[in-house]
Parts: sequence; structure tokens; C-alpha cells
Amino acid sequence: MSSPPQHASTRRQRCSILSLLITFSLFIEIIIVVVIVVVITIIIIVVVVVVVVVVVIAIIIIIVVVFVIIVIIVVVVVVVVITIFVVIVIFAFFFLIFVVASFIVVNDVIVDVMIIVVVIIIIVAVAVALIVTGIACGKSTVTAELEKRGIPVVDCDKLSRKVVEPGHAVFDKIVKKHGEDILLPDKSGLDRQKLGDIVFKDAEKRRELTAMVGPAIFMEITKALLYNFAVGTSLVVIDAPTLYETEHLLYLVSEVIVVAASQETQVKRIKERDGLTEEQAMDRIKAQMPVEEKVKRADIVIRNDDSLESFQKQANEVIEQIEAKYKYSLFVLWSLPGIALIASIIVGAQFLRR
Ligand SMILES: CC(C)(COP(=O)(O)OP(=O)(O)OC[C@H]1O[C@@H](n2cnc3c(N)ncnc32)[C@H](O)[C@@H]1O)[C@@H](O)C(=O)NCCC(=O)NCCS
Ligand SMILES: Nc1ncnc2c1ncn2[C@@H]1O[C@H](COP(=O)(O)OP(=O)(O)OP(=O)(O)O)[C@@H](O)[C@H]1O
Repeated sequence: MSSPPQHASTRRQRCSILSLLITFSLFIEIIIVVVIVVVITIIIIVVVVVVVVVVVIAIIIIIVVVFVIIVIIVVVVVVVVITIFVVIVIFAFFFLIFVVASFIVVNDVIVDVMIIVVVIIIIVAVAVALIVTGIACGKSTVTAELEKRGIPVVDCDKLSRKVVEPGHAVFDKIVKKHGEDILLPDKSGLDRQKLGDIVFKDAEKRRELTAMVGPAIFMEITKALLYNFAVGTSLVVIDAPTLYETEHLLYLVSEVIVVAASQETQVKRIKERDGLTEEQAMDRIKAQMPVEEKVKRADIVIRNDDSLESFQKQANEVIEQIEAKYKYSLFVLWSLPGIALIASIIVGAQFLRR
């Protein structure tokens, strides 16, 4: 009768071992799950932190790089602008010294240097178109239209009149060379027709006269161009009938416009306009390079053998063409240094007066 209780106790023992095992395995499972959850959470946190850190660093790097690039661009632009401005102001100041000095000391070297400096300024800064014609081909008609449109015209024939007025050194040289007979009866100036009759007949005398008058005309042209540079003009037209004969101006110009007419037309117009004889007209025409030769070298040709209306129409088309081409040529860039140049002239003049 003792065996059944033994079985019961054994079963109980087994049951308690089994429940212990189950509890233990549950415990282990819970620990494993907790460990897994903790590990996954840590991994997620680490990944999120790493991603956030990387993104933040990337944003910071991008901001820094963009900022550095902007700073570099700003610094470069400021340095370049200041450098250009300072160079031009210094340049303008030294140029002024040349100008004033050349008025005080008439020294050929200074004048030459000055001219080279002006020529460089003008080539860089101002578009210069040039009108060339034979005598009575019609350039005054074109220049009148240019002036109507506000385009400055430097008229070499007018300048050649100005530099031989009494009181100018060139006037004295011409009188010294040709004697007082070359003066008007009241001695108020040169008898231009008389002088013309002499020089248009004689190539050597014409060459001598050009050598006397030419440098003074060239100085006047450079002064006029410098003035236009200083006030920021983008296009200047030089009216130079004898451009191809003298050639100096060719280095300055961006565009050569030739106004051409046949020889018969020239003679007819000279006779009508100036009251000269056929022979006097031919002397003047022959003194110049043939118009057709000039036509060959031109950039733009305007023919003037027909009616005034058709000539004016052509001239207007050409003017519109060059006006559009050079409308904005460096105006903005150069008007400021131009003002600096004028300021330098005032300061320099006071400096030299001391
Ligand atoms: C000889 C001068 C006094 C005659 O004066 P005038 O009033 O009678 O004529 P004007 O000056 O209007 O000239 C008439 C025509 O001849 C042309 N011309 C003038 N000088 C020259 C020259 N040396 N060679 C060729 N053509 C000339 C002009 O361009 C114009 O088309 C005058 O032309 C003069 O001083 N010329 C020398 C200066 C010069 O070379 N001028 C050219 C323009 S830059
Ligand atoms: N198409 C035309 N028809 C008729 N007359 C004209 C025509 N073109 C110009 N003329 C006249 O011919 C003359 C010469 O013209 P303009 O004075 O314009 O020539 P220019 O080239 O300036 O002469 P110069 O070289 O002597 O200074 C003027 O009297 C002008 O009125």
C-alpha cells in the first residue's frame, strides 16, 4: 500500500521540474527578446544619430563652401574693380601731368608720350568712326546729319582753319615761309584761296604746308577725343578728308566711311559752291588721292552722284547702322574714370601751380 504515494510524489517532482524548466525557458526567451529589442533599438538610435550627424555635417560643409565661394567672388570682384579704378585714376593723374607739362614746356618728347597715351585711351575707350571724302563729295551733308543726332563730329577742315588763325605758332610759320603777300588785304588772316592756289598746284609746297599744319591738327583731334572720352561718349566721328594721304589717324579708328562722287560731279559742285574755275577745281581734286582709291580701302561707302534725297537716305541708313553698333561701347565703364580724369586735371593743375 506504500507504492501509490511514491508514484504521486514522483509525478509531483516531475511536474515541478517541468514547470521549473518551462519557467526557466520562458525567462530565457524573455531575456533574448529583451536583448534583441535593446540591440535593435540601440542600432536604430545609432543609425539615426549617425544619419543626423552626417546630414548636419553635410549641411554645414555646403554652407561653408557656398559662403567661401561667395566671399571669394566678392573679394575678387572688389579687388578687380578697385584695381581698375586705382590704375585708371593714377594713369589719369600722370596723364594730366603730361598735359599740363606739355603746355608749360613745349617739349617734343613729352608731347609725343602724351599723344601715345591719349591714343591708347581712345582706342580702348571710344569707338571712332571716320568719314573720308574727296573735295565736294558731300561729307558736310553727312556730318550735319550726325550732329543733328547728337553724335560728336571732329571736323579736320574746321580744325585746320582754327590752327592757322593769327596768334597761333602755325600762322607765324606760314607767313615766314610765304611772306606777307599770303595775308588778306586787311592782314586779319591768311588769304586761303591764294594759299590754296599755291599749294594745290605744287606737291612740294603742299607737303611743306601739311607738315606745318598737320601736327597742330592732330593735337586738336586728340584733345577733342580726350574730351569725348572724359564725358563718356561711346561714338565719335572724325571727318578727315585726307586720312589716307596722312595715315596717322588710321590707327585710331574702328570704321572708315568713304563718301564718294564722280570727278565730274566734284568739279560741277566746286564750281557752283566756291565759284572757282574748272582748272582751280581740278588742281584741288588732283591734290587728293583719287576717290575710287579711297573707296577700295573703305569699310562703308556712301555714293553721292544722284539726288540729295537719295544721298541723305543712304547716309541716314549708315548712321543708324554705326549708331546701333557702338551704342553701348564701354560708356558705363569709362564715364567714371572720365570724371576721375577731370578731377585729376584740376588737382594736378593746382599742384603744378604751387
Ligand atoms: C590750303 C588751304 C589754306 C586752302 O584753304 P581753303 O579754305 O581754300 O580750302 P579748304 O581748307 O576748305 O580745303 C578744300 C579741300 O581741299 C582739301 N585739302 C586741304 N588741304 C589739303 C592737302 N594738304 N592735301 C589734300 N587735300 C587738301 C580739304 O580737305 C578740302 O576737301 C587749306 O586747305 C589748308 O590749310 N590746308 C592744309 C591743311 C590740311 O592738310 N588740311 C587737310 C584736312 S585735315
Ligand atoms: N546729292 C547732291 N545733289 C546736289 N547737290 C549736292 C549733293 N550733295 C552735295 N551737294 C552740294 O555740293 C556741295 C558740296 O557738298 P559738301 O559741302 O557736303 O561737300 P564736302 O565733301 O563737305 O566738301 P569739302 O570737302 O570741300 O568740304 C554743296 O554745295 C552741297 O550742297
